[in-house]
Amino acid sequence: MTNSNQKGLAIITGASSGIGAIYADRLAAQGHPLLIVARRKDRLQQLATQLKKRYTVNVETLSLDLANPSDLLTLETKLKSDPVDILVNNAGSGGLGPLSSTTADKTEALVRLNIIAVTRLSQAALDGFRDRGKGTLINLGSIIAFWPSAAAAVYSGTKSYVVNFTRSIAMEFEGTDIRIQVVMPGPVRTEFFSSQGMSDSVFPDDYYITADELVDAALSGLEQGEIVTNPTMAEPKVWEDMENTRTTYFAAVSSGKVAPRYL
Ligand SMILES: NC(=O)C1=CN([C@@H]2O[C@H](COP(=O)(O)OP(=O)(O)OC[C@H]3O[C@@H](n4cnc5c(N)ncnc54)[C@H](OP(=O)(O)O)[C@@H]3O)[C@@H](O)[C@H]2O)C=CC1
Ligand SMILES: CC(=O)[C@H](N)C(=O)O
Repeated sequence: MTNSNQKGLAIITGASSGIGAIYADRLAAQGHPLLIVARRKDRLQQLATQLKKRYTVNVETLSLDLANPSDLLTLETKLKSDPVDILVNNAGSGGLGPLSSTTADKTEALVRLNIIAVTRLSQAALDGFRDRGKGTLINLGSIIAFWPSAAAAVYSGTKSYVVNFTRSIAMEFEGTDIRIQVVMPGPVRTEFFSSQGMSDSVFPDDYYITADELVDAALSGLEQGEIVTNPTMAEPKVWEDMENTRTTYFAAVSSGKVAPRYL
């Protein structure tokens, strides 16, 4: 397929597999030239070759460990110097298991990838978007952001951060042509579990959707102007109820008085 109507540059992190690779496919199909980023150079090059052939768009690769500050700076610098149209902050990892079974260094690396990289790259992208008056930022959250778990203390915490961070910057840029979205996947059939030495069977088979389904739904949510997209939530009222409960909570804790049960 040839794309004569070429669009602005899209950067996708974590594009060497799973959800990121599908984002790369869909954005290339829309005519965006790509910069795809991850650690595994061979995988990135393989995908770049396929996408160039399939969609006749330019696809560059950058092999970086985004948990590493100097690698992260390389991408931040690129975001500041190049006119980027779309950033998909997709690279992420789980580090699943009890906190007691991991090391502080591994935990820090997870926080660097899931929080620091997402924050610094979002900030760099938004600086450019602000200057150009437009752009799209997509951050990958997770349903586990709302589900504290003894087997995912750091992962769950980092994804809660991603949700609150993304929603807050969406408020900051409300009324502009800058689109900001956080995507909330449930279990998706990718290398997410196997890359941590875990089996996919942590969830029953029918809990999973494919990465194709996830990304197509997320892009549909983006086109519909959503800030938070819950691809597997059939009934939007569930989200409205959560939002209403959150508002009720905020009103209740803003009483200006200590609750009688603590006096
Ligand atoms: N699959 C699921 O069930 C769910 C996934 N998500 C989120 O979706 C996102 C994508 O995950 P998914 O596609 O499922 O999993 P994959 O394991 O298939 O993909 C993760 C991607 O992130 C990259 N990555 C991991 N660590 C680093 C690093 N230090 N530096 C740069 N890139 C890195 C990997 O590439 P490489 O190893 O080559 O560096 C890979 O491309 C993540 O943010 C995840 O938290 C959210 C909810 C559910
Ligand atoms: C619960 C999971 O591990 C899932 N990958 C998610 O991020 O929600």
